[in-house]
Amino acid sequence: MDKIIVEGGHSLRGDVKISGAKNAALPILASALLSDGWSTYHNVPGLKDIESIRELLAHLCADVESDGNTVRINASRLCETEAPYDLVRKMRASILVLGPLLARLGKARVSLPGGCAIGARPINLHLKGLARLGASIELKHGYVEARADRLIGDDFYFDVPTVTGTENLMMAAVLAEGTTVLRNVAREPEIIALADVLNRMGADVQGAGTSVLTISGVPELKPAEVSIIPDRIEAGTFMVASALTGGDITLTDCEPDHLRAVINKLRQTGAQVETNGKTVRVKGPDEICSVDLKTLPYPGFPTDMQAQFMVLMSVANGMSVISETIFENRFIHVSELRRLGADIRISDNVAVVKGVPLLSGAPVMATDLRASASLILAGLVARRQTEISRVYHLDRGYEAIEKKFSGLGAVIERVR
Ligand SMILES: CC(=O)N[C@H]1[C@@H](OP(=O)(O)OP(=O)(O)OC[C@H]2O[C@@H](n3ccc(=O)[nH]c3=O)[C@H](O)[C@@H]2O)O[C@H](CO)[C@@H](O)[C@@H]1O
Ligand SMILES: C=C(OP(=O)(O)O)C(=O)O
Repeated sequence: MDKIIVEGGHSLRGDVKISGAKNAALPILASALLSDGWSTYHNVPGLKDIESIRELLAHLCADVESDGNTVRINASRLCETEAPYDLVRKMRASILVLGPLLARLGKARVSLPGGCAIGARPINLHLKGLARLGASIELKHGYVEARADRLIGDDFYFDVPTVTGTENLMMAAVLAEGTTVLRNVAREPEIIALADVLNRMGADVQGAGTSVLTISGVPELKPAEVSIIPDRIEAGTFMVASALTGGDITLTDCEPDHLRAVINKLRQTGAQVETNGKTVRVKGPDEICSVDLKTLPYPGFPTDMQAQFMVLMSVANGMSVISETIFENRFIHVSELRRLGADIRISDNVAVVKGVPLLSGAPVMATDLRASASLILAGLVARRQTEISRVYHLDRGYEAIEKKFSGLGAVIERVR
């Protein structure tokens, strides 16, 4: 199994190009199931999760081709309705084939999804929403079995805003009969990106980016050619790296508008952040100030940036209170950060981080995707060597991460 070894203590400088967003690409690739004909997707990141969704779509009899960061999918021959455990367990977003399969073929049997072990991560709202559109839903032997001769538009309220839940319902509703109104939906940029793609395919989705979506069903959709939006979490990770190492990094091909909460927090730590069109420049402060933060649904501070920010607070001047409000078990990285000398106490969903002057390298284990990224960040400022094992988590969501970091002057290598 691969390991990543980081030699800390180098200030990072230079430009880094941000890849396409994993969490936008996954639902958009799944949306190819909604039409016949070749859809083309540009700026698709080269990630394990993308391989997983391609494999799953191919299993469902879609034709899938790729060339670098371009993926082409044709679902004209779509016939298989089962998404089996082996293909679904690796990735949360596999559940996103449920809505399109139901809409297109009237039935689906999808294994309950895997993904980062950061909480129970139920899909009850996906299922309730589909049932509201007229689907019959049963849970049998670890599979969701759903059927609907024709989905019928209705009004559905999400008890909590769920990103993949909103995406699944949106993709089911575009081909439903009549109008669907989805309330208290997620407002993440990835939702807007999916709605844009669906509208280009001929759907009628209004309100993306607000908490109410109105979807007027259409009889059929056509294929589309689109480019995936930049990954705001990858961008945020490099921004923290610059602040942490007293560096000067310019991110290119990113979307500063999607990063407002992260930029705001970074500025409070003393980092200088300048935005200009599709670039963001972050200069690290001489001394990092502690700040408190609370994760919230977009436009609040993203839970997917909590672990990375915790590393920054670990070497800040003072005490920081970090509240995780989205997932009940998203502090698994804390025990690994403690190995490096971080002073962090946890009580329920709150971590109290007391900044220490220095971290020191140690062997650590990656436990989930963003936790893995946080260990690389910690390794960048730790004295001597940090050896991170189980980096396959990282490969699910960061394209060529060690190459990007070494391009910025980090001493980092992958060993097999
Ligand atoms: C592939 C993808 O896009 N993953 C992202 C997506 O995950 P994902 O879509 O799984 O996360 P959700 O937005 O669904 O989760 C938000 C909250 O809603 C709860 N919930 C969700 C669904 C449901 O049916 N019932 C329910 O109670 C969850 O347990 C959680 O507490 O959004 C998360 C929150 O921004 C991010 O961390 C993930 O990176
Ligand atoms: C939690 C994440 O991914 P997933 O939802 O696929 O587990 C993530 O991207 O940080």
